[in-house]
Amino acid sequence: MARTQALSPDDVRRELEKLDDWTHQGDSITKSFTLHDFQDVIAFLVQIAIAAEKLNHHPDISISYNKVRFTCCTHDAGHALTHLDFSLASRISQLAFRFLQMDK
Ligand SMILES: C[C@H](O)[C@H](O)[C@H]1CNC2=NC(N)=NC(=O)C2=N1
Repeated sequence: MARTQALSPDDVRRELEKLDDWTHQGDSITKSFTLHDFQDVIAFLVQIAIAAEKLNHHPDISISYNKVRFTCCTHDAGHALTHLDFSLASRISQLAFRFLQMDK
């Protein structure tokens, strides 16, 4: 299956089960993280930006001081969920885990 092909509801459910605490909301998946402060959010986002460029797939991001929310969907698929969104979400979770470990 092409990585930019919209996933079926069953595929979405299966992919979601592999992720840690991401929520399916409309045509996207979303998760927020709480970091120490705004500066840490920005440092974390630099890593996310590098990963997103490598994947050539980019999350929507909203920030409120020490909280950052990522929303992933594939614009090129008409705002649907594709394998690319789940790869990106998995990478974001991995980087967040590392970043939060470093912060301890
Ligand atoms: C031209 C470029 O490859 C595309 O526009 C990529 C870039 N990043 C993207 N990110 C997301 N989230 N959805 C896309 O459809 C998308 N398309």
